[in-house]
Amino acid sequence: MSLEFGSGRPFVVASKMLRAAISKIKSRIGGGGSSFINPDDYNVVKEGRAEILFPKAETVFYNPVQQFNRDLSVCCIKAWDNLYGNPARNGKNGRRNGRKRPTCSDEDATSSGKRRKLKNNAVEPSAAEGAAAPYMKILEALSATGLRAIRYAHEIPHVKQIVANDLLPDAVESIRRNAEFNKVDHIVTPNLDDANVLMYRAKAENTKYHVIDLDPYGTVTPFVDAALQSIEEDGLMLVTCTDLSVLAGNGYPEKCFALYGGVNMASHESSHESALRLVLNLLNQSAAKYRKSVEPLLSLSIDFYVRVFVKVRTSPIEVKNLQSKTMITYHCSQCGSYHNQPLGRATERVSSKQKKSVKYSVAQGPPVDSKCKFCSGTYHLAGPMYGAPLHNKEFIEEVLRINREEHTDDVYGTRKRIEGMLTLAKNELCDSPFYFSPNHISSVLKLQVPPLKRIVAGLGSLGYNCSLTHAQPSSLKTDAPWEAIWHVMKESDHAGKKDLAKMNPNSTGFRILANEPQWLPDSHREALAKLSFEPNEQSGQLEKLRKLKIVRYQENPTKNWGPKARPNAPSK
Ligand SMILES: C[S@@+](CC[C@H](N)C(=O)[O-])C[C@H]1O[C@@H](n2cnc3c(N)ncnc32)[C@H](O)[C@@H]1O
Ligand SMILES: [Zn+2]
Repeated sequence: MSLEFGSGRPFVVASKMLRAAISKIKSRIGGGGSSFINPDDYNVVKEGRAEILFPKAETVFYNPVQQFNRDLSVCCIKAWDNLYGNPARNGKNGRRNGRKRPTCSDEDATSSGKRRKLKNNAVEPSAAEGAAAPYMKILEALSATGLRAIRYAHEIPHVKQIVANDLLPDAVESIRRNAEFNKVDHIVTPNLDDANVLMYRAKAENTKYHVIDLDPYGTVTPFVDAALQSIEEDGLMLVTCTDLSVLAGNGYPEKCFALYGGVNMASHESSHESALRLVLNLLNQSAAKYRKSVEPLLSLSIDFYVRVFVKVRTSPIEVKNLQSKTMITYHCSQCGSYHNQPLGRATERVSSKQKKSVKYSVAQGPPVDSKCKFCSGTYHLAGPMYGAPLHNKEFIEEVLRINREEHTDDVYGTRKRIEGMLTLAKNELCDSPFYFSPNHISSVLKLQVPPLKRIVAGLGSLGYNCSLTHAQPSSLKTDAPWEAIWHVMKESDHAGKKDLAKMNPNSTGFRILANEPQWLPDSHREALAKLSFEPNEQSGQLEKLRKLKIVRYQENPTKNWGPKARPNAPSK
């Protein structure tokens, strides 16, 4: 039972303090189901503001490498709370009174329909904000030790209850013990259940969650339907998938299709971005049948897994747009060029009375011939997958602000990496799925590898935009067509014109260069005449980002770093 003293901030603080004190006394006297805990009987791990007791024989899952995931999740839930979460601040159901939400492409995400940003970029508190009462109900559906739930209880404001659930009795005992040891058992409720049973029950009882965190072994697929049905309007879902051999590997196209409803870009450099798009496709397709839409706030490919942060809301109109936001991709198995094909068209029309409407129609295609026009290679088909922006810039900015202004290195060990990875994500071209690496293209065309900034300057001089990607180092996203990419890469070679006579006529590179008059007829060459490799705005932006000395990888990876296997059953 929770104690309510009122809604003003002093009362909330008093309520929290009193509940913590009662919990402390209960754990000292061993009453109310509590037991005496002797920390010497356990290994103690400190992460964030939590201290977790592990049985000396490891029977419950803990992976220290996932600290990045947990640090980032704390930032993201706080950002969601500030921007969309608190119903008292944002109107009924947390909605922003029907105002248009900014998208990834919004240059100044602070300009429309939101609370003002302050000088230091913090979101302006509303009148009600200072007095915000704990309201947030979080479900950690697959909790293991309870570490994540306990960190959320310590580190996230406005949390009223966190249900930390696991299927294993040992895990639930660990959650109970650790919640008590950390004095957050007034917030963290341990629960023993199959996650799906728990979530469908929440739906049936109408006790939905504002935030649902799904962090399974392998794929999230079995938990998606129940989570979508037991989340509050505008709720935040945090989703991990660690089965990258399926989502991004070469071996299991049929398994990828069965689990995610789409095929990945096997053997292609962009396979980690296609993994993200497949997970977003799964979420959106599953949501659509309940007239719900899933908006990606932040979608990251990290080490050996993907993690997406999405906002879920009932929106029949957005569901109508899903067809045109879904695509298949043709990618050449030889040269790697790719071409995206949306599955539908949504065309905005304005009537003579200035009334806007959208016409939905079938897509036209295919965008390619049966053989690649550059190298005559065979196309492989990937998708269907999500084709719209992967991130919401407003959200990333708020996460970065929290990471910079509210968190410190001693508590958040992966703070610099969060800054690095999210800065890259924020600056990604949002309407240009996938990327290429000049390294790869150079190996195809047998060129010296040019500096990244030279290629960006070249494409920029032709009027195209470029960005880095968080998903792979030294790779570029661009809105340039492949004709321009091949041409700029070829011309970038300091060694000058390639001597075709010296190339293997069976090689992919030879075919691309020999076929040039076909794929780049004279009539199109005029547009490329202004090519220059002098620094320009595009290359300047890239250099500025690279100078930030971005930390993208896990610092100090440990021995046997990577996804961790399930723990063994305890020896009896
Ligand atoms: C990868 S671990 C979770 C790690 C945890 N979220 C963290 O941050 O440390 C996955 C957990 O899911 C639990 N699990 C697997 N299937 C489940 C199910 N159907 N219902 C509930 N828990 C389940 C396992 O027992 C395991 O403890
Ligand atoms: Zn090709």
